[in-house]
Amino acid sequence: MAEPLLSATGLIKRFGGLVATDNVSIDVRPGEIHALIGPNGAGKTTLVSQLTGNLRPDTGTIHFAGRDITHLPMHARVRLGLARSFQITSVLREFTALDNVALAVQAHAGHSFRFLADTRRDESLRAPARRGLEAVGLPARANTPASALSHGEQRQLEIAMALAGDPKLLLLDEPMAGMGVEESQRMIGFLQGLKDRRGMLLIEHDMDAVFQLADRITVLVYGRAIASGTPAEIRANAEVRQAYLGEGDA
Ligand SMILES: Nc1ncnc2c1ncn2[C@@H]1O[C@H](COP(=O)(O)OP(=O)(O)OP(=O)(O)O)[C@@H](O)[C@H]1O
Repeated sequence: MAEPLLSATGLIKRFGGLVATDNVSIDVRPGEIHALIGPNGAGKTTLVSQLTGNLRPDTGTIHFAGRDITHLPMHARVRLGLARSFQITSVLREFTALDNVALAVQAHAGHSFRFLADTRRDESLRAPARRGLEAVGLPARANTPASALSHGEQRQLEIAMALAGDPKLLLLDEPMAGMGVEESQRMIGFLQGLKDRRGMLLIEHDMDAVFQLADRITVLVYGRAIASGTPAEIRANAEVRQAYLGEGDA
């Protein structure tokens, strides 16, 4: 089995008296989708924020691509190949889909200033941007302003922007939120297409999507990882069914 790309061990994060992350260990292997599920307030966002460097754990260690990144700032983690969709980049609504991804490519290439003029003529920015749009199924919308994209297409665009730096690991925070059934199915197809090449940690409330996509699932309840395993193992886990999935949902 492949060595984990990301490996967090014994993470604890307290907010006053609340233990939001209660001794959680989790890992993501290359080429796998590991889903993190749990009810509202279970601590999913708090955990992911520690992985990205938005929050410092009180205790515990995080290794990524063979390095201890526990004390590295967010931008250094991004540079190592740890990307979070929806938060490291922001869509400029009046610019086209291609311009947005080209700007993200430019930012990842380490330019301290971002010039739209460059992204419009520099083929070294536009070629990877086109590939990003293709990877998420948006090539036909390259010249459409971001503001004219449907909700689902905007989320696809955000993922294309997160892919701009060719990350080894992508943290996806509810990519299916607000999508209809058809859009969700399309997104599931794109994510399946991306996973051969990189690891993904997926936070998602849509259980159909989670059970279709995930290779492994970890269930958080009150900050604790109560179970971790394959979708079949999670479905069959009595504690999970009782604490979270409920009869009929799993
Ligand atoms: N900065 C903070 N200060 C104090 N408490 C916080 C802070 N951030 C989160 N919490 C608390 O930590 C707990 C976990 O919150 P978190 O947002 O991580 O859960 P979640 O599983 O992501 O929830 P949701 O599914 O609703 O997004 C909650 O009780 C929340 O109120």
